[in-house]
Amino acid sequence: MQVTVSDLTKVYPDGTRALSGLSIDVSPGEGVVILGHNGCGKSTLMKCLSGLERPTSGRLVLDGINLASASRRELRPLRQRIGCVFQKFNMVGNLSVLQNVLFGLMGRHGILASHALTASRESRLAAMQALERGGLAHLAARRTDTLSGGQQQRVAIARMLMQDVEIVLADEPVASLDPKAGREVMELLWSVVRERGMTVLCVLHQIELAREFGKRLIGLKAGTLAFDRPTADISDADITALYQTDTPQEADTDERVITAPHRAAQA
Ligand SMILES: Nc1ncnc2c1ncn2[C@@H]1O[C@H](COP(=O)(O)OP(=O)(O)OP(=O)(O)O)[C@@H](O)[C@H]1O
Repeated sequence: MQVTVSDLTKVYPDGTRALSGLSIDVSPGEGVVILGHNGCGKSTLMKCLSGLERPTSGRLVLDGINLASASRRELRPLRQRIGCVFQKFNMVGNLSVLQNVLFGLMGRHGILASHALTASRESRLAAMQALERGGLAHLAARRTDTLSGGQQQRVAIARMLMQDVEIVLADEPVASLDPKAGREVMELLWSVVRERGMTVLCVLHQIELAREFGKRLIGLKAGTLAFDRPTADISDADITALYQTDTPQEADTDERVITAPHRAAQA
């Protein structure tokens, strides 16, 4: 799915300017990683793309439909083609892993098709296959809140596979995971989106993972574009500059940014 963001500005009702004249193009099947200090507008961009926030001005075009001016009737089918993976896994903790994966069918097929008691045999089989893809089939019957964070995020990816989406918006998908679990989740996420030719925009605070998985890096700074280039063309100095801000409560104290050049810049 083609994504075109043109001159996007988002000002929240309290006057906070989160994005200012941002323009980005992402081609179908491309995987980009978005970086930037706390509060630079990454989540706001993701929320605008997923339709959770309306832009104040500018255009946000997904597959030819401008989200900023689309009617509800146009937005509904478009949203079904968008998958989201968040830092918080958004699981129903007291239900089984299989049930949570089946919930991925809800948007397109409704409540009956997505409930474990009434879902078709094909749907249950597809859910098991999605779990198998994440190495979790053996945990299908477990209560979801008994899983580790890494396992829950892999369930979220399996649920997204059931949604059969064309674009994935991942907002800090590994932020709450340890380095090993985080890498495993990124490997799973990136391999499933590659296999299916999905477009992916992924916000990360882990520079090493960003460099490893993103072929192209987009750096945001105070709601504007700091850089947008192939990963190989982004230097450590570019990264250090990205996280230098005039407001020490933001990036300069951000423990989540894990990068050697950044630590060196802080020293
Ligand atoms: N609902 C809201 N109302 C008012 N201001 C908001 C709202 N949501 C976000 N903001 C502000 O908009 C700016 C951008 O926030 P956003 O969450 O997009 O940043 P971010 O880059 O995702 O940060 P982080 O890395 O900490 O998640 C911040 O100043 C934030 O306080």
